[in-house]
Amino acid sequence: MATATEVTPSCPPRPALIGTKKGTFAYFTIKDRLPVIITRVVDHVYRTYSVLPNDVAHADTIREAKGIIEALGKLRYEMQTDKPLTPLLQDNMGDHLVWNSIMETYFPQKTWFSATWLFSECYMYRRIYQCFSLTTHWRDFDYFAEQKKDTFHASDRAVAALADRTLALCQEATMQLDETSRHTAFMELAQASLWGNKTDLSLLVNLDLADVHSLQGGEGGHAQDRSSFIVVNHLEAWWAQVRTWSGVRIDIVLDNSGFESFVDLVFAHWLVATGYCSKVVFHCKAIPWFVSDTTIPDFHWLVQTCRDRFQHATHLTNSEHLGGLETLGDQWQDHLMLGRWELRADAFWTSPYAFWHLPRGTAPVPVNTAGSAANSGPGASSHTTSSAALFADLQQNSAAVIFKGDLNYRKLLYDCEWDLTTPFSTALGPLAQVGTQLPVVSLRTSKCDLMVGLQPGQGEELDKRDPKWMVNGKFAVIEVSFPDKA
Ligand SMILES: O=P(O)(O)OC[C@@]1(O)O[C@H](CO)[C@@H](O)[C@@H]1O
Repeated sequence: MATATEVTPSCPPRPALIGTKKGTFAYFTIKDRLPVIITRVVDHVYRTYSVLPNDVAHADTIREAKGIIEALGKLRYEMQTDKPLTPLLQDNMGDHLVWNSIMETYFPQKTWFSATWLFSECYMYRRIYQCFSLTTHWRDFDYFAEQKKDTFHASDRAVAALADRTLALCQEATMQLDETSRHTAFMELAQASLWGNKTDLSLLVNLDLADVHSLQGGEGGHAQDRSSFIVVNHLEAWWAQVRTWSGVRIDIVLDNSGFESFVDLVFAHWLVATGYCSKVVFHCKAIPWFVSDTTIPDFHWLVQTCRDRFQHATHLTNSEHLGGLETLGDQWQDHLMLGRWELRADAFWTSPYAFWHLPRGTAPVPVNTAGSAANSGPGASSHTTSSAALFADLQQNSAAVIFKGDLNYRKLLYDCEWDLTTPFSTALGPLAQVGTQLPVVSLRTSKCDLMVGLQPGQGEELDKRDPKWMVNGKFAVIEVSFPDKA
């Protein structure tokens, strides 16, 4: 095993998950899933520009759209024929030198399949962004927005039911100080936030409405008791921390937009209503990322859609159910306006670095100046300029950093072949070591061949129970690592 100081993007602490290993989820992803994702972006650009009037006013927009489609076609070809990775061009993100220096230093001559899976996959999303960011008319176009919005609209029933439930739980929490009820509510909402991670558009490329409803646990929207599917469950250890909190700040590193971020907001709302937290910082993505990841505009859109009672909803039959949703949306807007909720989009989250690099200060990531217009609005603050500054802020000010989803889990654990029984704190590396510790919570449904924290023999039992348990998103972990109290 590499020691902490030797760990680099091409040399993680265990052998890297990599596209050259046939039969792995990494191989399947690069070979089959990623080309489909690029094709869908092409399709979306084509549908968007082909309805524009063919006149002088739109000539440039149409010309640029054709250029984007050509660039995306080239990108897909390079990936499918396993060509070497090529340097990024300078665009409005200002981070091309960071990417290029990682490529030159750690992945010289490497191809799509032979670089680490983490690097190749992040690089693909950064390259897609570049196809748009180098244009004038398409630089702020979110090519995944349509999919994100459609899926949230398809969740309207579950969302409406959950909004009413949340208001009831918050009322209970403020009316009575009974810790048992708070404990029960905490368990329910933390698990809702966990299972929200099932709605991942990069996996569900052919999702239809029925799929969305069944993923979200059916019509009612109440979390089913799926606890036997939580294969590592540190929820009680986390509650032991939460029950001692009073007016703390927490951070949520968001994952998917739409239903998942809705349930995250619900959970955050309850933590504020109970007084455990006085501030929640939501970390969004600075650019469209892994299809469904939440950007700051996505966050605002979601809050507004709740306030508008799903104006365009088509599946709801009884509009009375939407009063609770509107109330909740209005309260969320207040949280943003009053600074109880803050939105940030540090470029570190869309860098190729695993989170072992967060405290090291080795990953300076410039401010995304051009993206800042889109990343504004109530509650949105400026971005930090380096991973070290981001880390220092989290370490000094946050009582818990909640990492949502599979990609964050991969980055926490450096995306490598840990033994299933490795303790979570070992696999966190510096983030669980004295001096560089963070209070980490990971809520993740399992969608790739990576997991730690199991008991001896548990992996074998799970193999018998469901051979695809690691990658099909049906199983989950809630893992925490809190610094020891002095
Ligand atoms: O982070 P999320 O949204 O939970 O999942 C991201 C994901 O879909 O992308 C990766 C493969 O493309 C996998 O790690 C995972 O399946």
